[in-house]
Amino acid sequence: MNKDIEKVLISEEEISSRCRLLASELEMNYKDLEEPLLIVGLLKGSVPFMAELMKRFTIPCEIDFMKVSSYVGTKSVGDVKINKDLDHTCDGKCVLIVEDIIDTGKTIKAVKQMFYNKGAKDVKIVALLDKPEGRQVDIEADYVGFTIPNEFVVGYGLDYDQKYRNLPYVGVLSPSVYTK
Ligand SMILES: O=P(O)(O)OC[C@H]1O[C@H](OP(=O)(O)OP(=O)(O)O)[C@H](O)[C@@H]1O
Ligand code: HPA
Ligand SMILES: [Mg+2]
Repeated sequence: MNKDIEKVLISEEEISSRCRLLASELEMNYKDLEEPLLIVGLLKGSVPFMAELMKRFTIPCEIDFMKVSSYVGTKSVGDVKINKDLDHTCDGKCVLIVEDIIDTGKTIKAVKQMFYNKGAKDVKIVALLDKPEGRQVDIEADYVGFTIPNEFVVGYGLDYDQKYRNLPYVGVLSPSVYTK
């Protein structure tokens, strides 16, 4: 195990089997769509989760990515800034936002509203992790992989200062790493 990880919270195997279940639940709920579903991953954290989910979909879909930022170190700075916008229009489309974690909720709340402002017909959220004790604004995901305690986690896409995204599991970062 990586020396900066205090404990593994969710193993690679647990993530993989939960993703299969989530994908089949999503497929059921979207099976009657008349147009392709637009699946949008929020960069960078959602990449492994997005890849794991989308390979299980058999329904017609398109993918796109958006990059927004609101974090410096382990702290949410509140303002949500778009660093890379969608390549395609989402006007009149059903959108599924793929997110790695919902913590304060500020990022996803702002992004969901951005999609409605751009004319999306329906916007749903799937998050690998939900940290309800971190919540500062009123927003919930429509689909959640795992509910986790109020600890700073890394791995499976999630970073601390851009590191640890490559870990195949979700783990709790030793506080000694960020209190140095
Ligand atoms: O619910 P919140 O408190 O807003 O936090 C969740 C958001 O913060 C992280 O993004 P970050 O800005 O670190 O970008 P990243 O995906 O590139 O790491 C994470 O990936 C979520 O998008
Ligand atoms: O616990 C977290 N880990 C990594 N990135 C995050 N962004 C919000 N919460 C977290
Ligand atoms: Mg981050």
